[in-house]
Formats: sequence, C-alpha cells, structure tokens
Amino acid sequence: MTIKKICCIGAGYVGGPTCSVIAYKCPSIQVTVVDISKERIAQWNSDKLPIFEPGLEDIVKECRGRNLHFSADVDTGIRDADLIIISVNTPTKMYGLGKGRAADLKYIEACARRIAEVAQKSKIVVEKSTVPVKAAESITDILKANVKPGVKYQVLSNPEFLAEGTAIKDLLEPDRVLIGGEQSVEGHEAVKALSCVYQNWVPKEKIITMNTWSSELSKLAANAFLAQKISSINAMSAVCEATGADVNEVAHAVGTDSRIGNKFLKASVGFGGSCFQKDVLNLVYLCECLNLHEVAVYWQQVITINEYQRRRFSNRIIECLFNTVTNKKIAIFGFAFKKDTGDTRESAAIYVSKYLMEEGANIRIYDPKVEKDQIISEMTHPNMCEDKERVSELLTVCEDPYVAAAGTHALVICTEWDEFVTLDYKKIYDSMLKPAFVFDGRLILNHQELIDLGFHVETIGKRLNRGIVYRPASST
Ligand SMILES: NC(=O)C1=CN([C@@H]2O[C@H](COP(=O)(O)OP(=O)(O)OC[C@H]3O[C@@H](n4cnc5c(N)ncnc54)[C@H](O)[C@@H]3O)[C@@H](O)[C@H]2O)C=CC1
Ligand SMILES: O=C(O)[C@H]1O[C@H](OP(=O)(O)OP(=O)(O)OC[C@H]2O[C@@H](n3ccc(=O)[nH]c3=O)[C@H](O)[C@@H]2O)[C@H](O)[C@@H](O)[C@@H]1O
Repeated sequence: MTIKKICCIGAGYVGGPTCSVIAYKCPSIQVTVVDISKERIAQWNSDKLPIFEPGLEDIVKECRGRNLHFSADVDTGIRDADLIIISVNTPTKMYGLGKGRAADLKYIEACARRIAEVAQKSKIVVEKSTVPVKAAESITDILKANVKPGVKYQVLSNPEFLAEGTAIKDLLEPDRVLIGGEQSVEGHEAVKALSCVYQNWVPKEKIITMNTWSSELSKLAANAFLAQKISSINAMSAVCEATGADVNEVAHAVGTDSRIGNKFLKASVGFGGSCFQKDVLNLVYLCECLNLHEVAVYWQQVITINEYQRRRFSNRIIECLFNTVTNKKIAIFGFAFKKDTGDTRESAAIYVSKYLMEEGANIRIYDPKVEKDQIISEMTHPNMCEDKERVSELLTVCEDPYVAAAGTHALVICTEWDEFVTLDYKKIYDSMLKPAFVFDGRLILNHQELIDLGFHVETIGKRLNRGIVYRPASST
C-alpha cells in the first residue's frame, strides 16, 4: 500500500512539527493537520505560528499550501486520508479513577470514534500520542465495533521522541523511529507502508519495528529512563551541597563512562515539560494496576526527587534571604520549562514562583519567549493558586531583564536561556538592593565573575558561599 494522503489529528507541539517535516521530506504526499481548535488552526495558517521551535517557520513557509495544509474540518481530513496520525494530548487524569497518575485517554477515544463514524474506506491509524500499554487495543476495539462494510483498519504504534526546542533537528535526524504493529500479514503490510513514508529521509536501519505493546511501553520506558537520569544527578546535587563536592565534576566523571553516557546529567532546579512527570506517573499507575508494587514505588521516586529538588531550591532562597521573603522583590529569569521553547507546561519556574509567593514575595518574571498572558494563566491556574487576587498583587511580568532585576533583593535563574549568560551583570548589580543575591538554578552563569562583582551567589550542587560581601555600587 502506498500512502498518498496523511491526516494528522492534533495540531500541537508534536502534530504540527512532525507533519511539517513529513510534508517537507515527502513532496508526493498530501499532509493535512486538523484540530478541533479553530484558533490553533488559524495560527498555523498565519505568519505567527502557535509554537516557537527553531527551524519550524522556514519549513512551514515552504510547504504550506503545497502539500501541507492546516484545517479545522476534522471530518474531511479523516475521510480523505489513507493514513491517520493521532497526535492529541494525553494529560494526566485530574478526576476519578487513577486521578493524578493515569493518562486521560478521552481525546484518543474521541478520535477513534470520529474515525469510525466518518471513514468510508480502509485506513491505517497511527497512535503517535504517548499512551499506556494496550491503548492501541482500545482504539482497535472502538474501530472494529463501529466498522462499516468494506472498511478495514490497522492500528500502529509510532511514538514520538522529539524534544521541544530541538524538534526539527530531532525529526530530521532521529536516533530511531519506532513502529509497532499487529503480528499478522495485514499488520506487517501496514508497518511497511508507514516505514516507507519515513524512508524518504530516515535510513532504514534506524527504523525499528516490533510488536505494538513493546512499542507503547518503549516510549514510557524511554521517558522514565531520561527523567530518572535527571533525578539521579539532582539527588547527587544535594549530596554535593552537603559535602563540598561539585555536581558538575561528579557528572563529568560519571558521564565519561560510556556505559552511562554524558547526556542528561545536568543538575537543575528540576525537570519540567508536559511529558516527563505525566509519563512517569502513567508508568507508575500501570505498574500499580499490574500489581507490581515495588516497580511502581521505584519509578514514583523519580517524581518525588523532582518535587524535592524544586522545594529544596526554593527553601534555600528563603533561608539565604535571612529566612524571610515577605515583601521582598525577587526577579525570576526564565519561565519556559527549558530554553528555546515558549512552552511553560510543568515548568520548574511555576513552582519556585508559587512557593516564594506563598511566603509573600513580590515576583518579577522575565522570559524572552513566554507571553505575559501565558505566565498569568499558569500562575492563576486553579491547581496552582487559591487566591487569584493575591497573585495579581504579587506578580509582575517584565519585558526586559534589566527592568525585572532593578530594585530587587535577588535574582533567580530558572531557565537556561543563552541570553542570560551574556547580560551585563555589573549593570544589574548596581540596580539591585544590597546585599544582592543570585540563585542560579541552571548552573549557567560565571559564578566567580558574579562574586567578584559583589553578588552573593548560590547554585545547585556546589557550595559557593563565601559569606555575604556587601559592596556599594560605586566600589565595583
Ligand atoms: N510535547 C512534546 O514534546 C511531546 C509530546 N508527546 C506526546 O504527543 C501527544 C501530543 O502532545 P502535544 O502535541 O504536546 O499536545 P498539545 O496539547 O500541544 O496538542 C494536542 C492538540 O490536539 C487537539 N485535540 C484534542 N482532541 C482532539 C480531537 N478529538 N480532535 C481534533 N483535535 C483534538 C487539541 O486541540 C490540541 O491542539 C501527547 O500524548 C504527548 O505525550 C510525545 C513526544 C514529545
Ligand atoms: O515525550 C516527550 O514529551 C519528550 O520528553 C522529553 O523532551 P522535552 O520534555 O521536550 O525536553 P527535554 O530536553 O527532555 O527536557 C525536559 C526537562 O528536563 C530538564 N533537563 C534536561 C536534561 C538535563 O540534563 N537536565 C535537566 O534538568 C530540562 O531543562 C527540561 O525542564 C524527551 O527528551 C523527548 O525525547 C520526549 O519525546
């Protein structure tokens, strides 16, 4: 079977970039990305794309209108396609059975029901969203229970491994593409058809095929291993601070062992993003449902350490600021969950800001890519705050880092944006209240330079405390 038309349901961080790259690399395939959100589709069709991702705009501009289309007409997209990619959100369930841990599959189910309702010819349905093991079976059950005469479905698992901020590079040069399918002749044919799409730019040896359940579990396992690596180094950072060891040196020593590898060993204020926490919790819930208590407890600890790290860092800020931040002004540099993205989902900055505001601090947030409305919506989300008015009293969003820092007691780095490294810290120091504190939650700044300027510097996994040196602005 040759794929000529692809429809992707879900024009989000995954659906948008993934299908843009498919359209870019496969000019003979017509790719339509559909979404129930008319607003999101309008943004994809505009000059200001709904997501910031280096390299994305150029690809969209080249392909849009040629073989890449964004449409709010979900039914037509489904009806015309040979292959449908489901790329809708699978957030953690916030109610009912499995609340706070299980993945909410209601959007996936809605897609399956819509496909069954409108499809008039056979289709390959590709599960790209991250799901618990056996979700493909549920999709198959829904499709088969509502099948029309002459229509056949094959459901494949094809999880996505892109990381935000590097999505286009990850999609153009993936470490691997994973395709799981039914172990039958029809299943193998469907796997082959999807594999042929990828072979337009991905070397064949990088396309790994396996059974559906292995593929679904591999995605959860990959994210759990990555998150576990960060929690491991963050746990070590606490030991470093208590002993005088330096977490960067420890990470370097550990990471040069090729069996361990040097990636994902950067200690931080804690991992954020829409997926690590959600997917590890999803795995924990799966293990609990399978009666694998010890395994569930093991993976839960990855989340516990992450929460501990965010709390530990925030507590250190309070302790250093003479055990009270009430009415103090604190600048937060960076609100995105990592650099090169405007995404703020589960960002550590949200938690640090929340903890400090709970203590009565005035928070001044600056992020080069996150809009004011987005920051306010995160900080006033019902899960985050009980008193919206209090938040608006204590929170200021600034469009300039120097304005954000001026007149504050402390500066807190929450995101590793490159521009934070090259700011004029002399100018910042001069504009701050003294003693002026810097809390580097990303280990990106030149600490010695800051200390020489007169700052009191605190960071993760390293003791820099030389006592508080007060230097009036004029003497530096
Ligand atoms: N964000 C990331 O970096 C990665 C995400 N994933 C997984 O990919 C999936 C999608 O994630 P994101 O793209 O970040 O989500 P997102 O929230 O950015 O986008 C999902 C889109 O699906 C749309 N949608 C929901 N139900 C729909 C329906 N019934 N019909 C049409 N459209 C519908 C929503 O309106 C939304 O625009 C999730 O399962 C996630 O775990 C996997 C790898 C990376
Ligand atoms: O399933 C997903 O959604 C994706 O989740 C992550 O991608 P992403 O969350 O976009 O970004 P990462 O680069 O993994 O960073 C996640 C968080 O960990 C933090 N991090 C990362 C690496 C590190 O060494 N230390 C560290 O604190 C980052 O700052 C960020 O807050 C995975 O890297 C992707 O492979 C996966 O596809």
